[in-house]
Amino acid sequence: MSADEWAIRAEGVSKKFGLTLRQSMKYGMRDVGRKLVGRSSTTDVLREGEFWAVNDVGFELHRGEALGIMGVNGCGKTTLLRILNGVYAPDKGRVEVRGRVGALIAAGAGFAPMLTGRENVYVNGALLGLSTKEIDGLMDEIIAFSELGEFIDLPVKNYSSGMFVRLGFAIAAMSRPDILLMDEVLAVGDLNFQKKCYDHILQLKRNGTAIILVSHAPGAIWAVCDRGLFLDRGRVHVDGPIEDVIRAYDDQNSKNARRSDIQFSQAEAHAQQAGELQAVAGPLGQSEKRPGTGDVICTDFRVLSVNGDGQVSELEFRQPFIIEVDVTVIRPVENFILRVVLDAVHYRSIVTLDNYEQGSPIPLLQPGKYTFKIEVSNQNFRPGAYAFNVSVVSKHVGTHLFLWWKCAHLVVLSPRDQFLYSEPNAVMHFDAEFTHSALDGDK
Ligand SMILES: Nc1ncnc2c1ncn2[C@@H]1O[C@H](COP(=O)(O)OP(=O)(O)OP(=O)(O)O)[C@@H](O)[C@H]1O
Repeated sequence: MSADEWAIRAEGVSKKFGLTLRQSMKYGMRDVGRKLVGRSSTTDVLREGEFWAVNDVGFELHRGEALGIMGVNGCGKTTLLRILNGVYAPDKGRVEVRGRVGALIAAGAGFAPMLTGRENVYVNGALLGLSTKEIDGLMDEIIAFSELGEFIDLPVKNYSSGMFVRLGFAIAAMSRPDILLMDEVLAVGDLNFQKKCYDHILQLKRNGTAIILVSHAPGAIWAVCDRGLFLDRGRVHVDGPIEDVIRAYDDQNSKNARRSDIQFSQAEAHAQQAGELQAVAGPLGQSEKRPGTGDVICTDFRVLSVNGDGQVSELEFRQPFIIEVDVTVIRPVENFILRVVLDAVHYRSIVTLDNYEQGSPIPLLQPGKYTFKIEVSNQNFRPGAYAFNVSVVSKHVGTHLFLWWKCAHLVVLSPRDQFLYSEPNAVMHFDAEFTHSALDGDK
């Protein structure tokens, strides 16, 4: 198979489910009956109480490409992966694959609980199409990657969810599949293991494996995938560069959050009436406030010069600056963290500044109005355009309490012609000493 050939192709793929188990079973038995007497199938139309979980999805993925699939809960991501993996037959459309498909869709799925990890490697390997000899050859590598040690000879019914993922990923990835399908499951593993897995996924991609990754984590999707699909109620709404897909996902999430968070809207309306909320737009994207839990809002964000000249939107190379953020706390927040993140033109999150990381924890912040001041003395950005995002998080809450996307923009000016010939995509400047010496015999 050459690099420009497709590895997996889906065309008009659709899958429907019944809203209730009873109805699904009734329709299922009726379909079998129709088939037995040679009558046409009714799989391509919706009957009462059915809905399309995946609706007319099509794409083509080549070797060495990675496709990210994003969408809010229940939009059909896992169902689509299961169709691609052959677990479900589509009701409409078709899927074609070239080569071996490795899949990690649900932690623990596909393992026989009474068998040991080692025995399950043989069973899973055989399902992947590997011979016993091939599995023998891979066994040490799989055990080493999974870091299960002597637990490999324990029945898997005693495994934790993290151990399932370790073994599942090790089998799927070490078998060097032509196509690797991955659902959110990696998030179960600890951070070191996740990092190791992502390194390995990128290695597989470089070696020509086509990857499909489903995740709610923009960072993971962005790190691995070049393009993606954004699904909404089973349909493809965005098919394009991964940045567009992440943005569509972010937008949908914030719309949903806005719908469900009346308290935030009230707090925001109050702040707007009081003239406290400002919006800034510029070349690095539109400013947008994303509601979180409604406990906190950031009402203003300023970038200031250190010599009292007020707000700045341009800085000289190396010029220090001050950030001020006005924050209104509506309900008490434990372990309050104010986080400012800087993006550059082609990059997200190149620098993060948060009070917890900088050694200034805030165990409890009571309702009230606050101004946070952050003095940055050693900025070393290369000339270019940058954008700020500000968020409030709490150590014990798994989502942001408030997020203000692109709350300010900044241009770092170029000093003379020093940067004229340099790499335009680079962001940071390090001070470094360059020396050179002639090799023996050379002048
Ligand atoms: N076996 C099934 N029988 C009936 N309905 C199902 C079945 N599997 C999934 N569904 C429904 O199909 C829709 C899509 O589910 P799916 O698991 O594919 O979503 P998802 O995008 O992977 O969600 P999440 O982000 O929560 O994992 C949901 O409404 C779900 O309830």
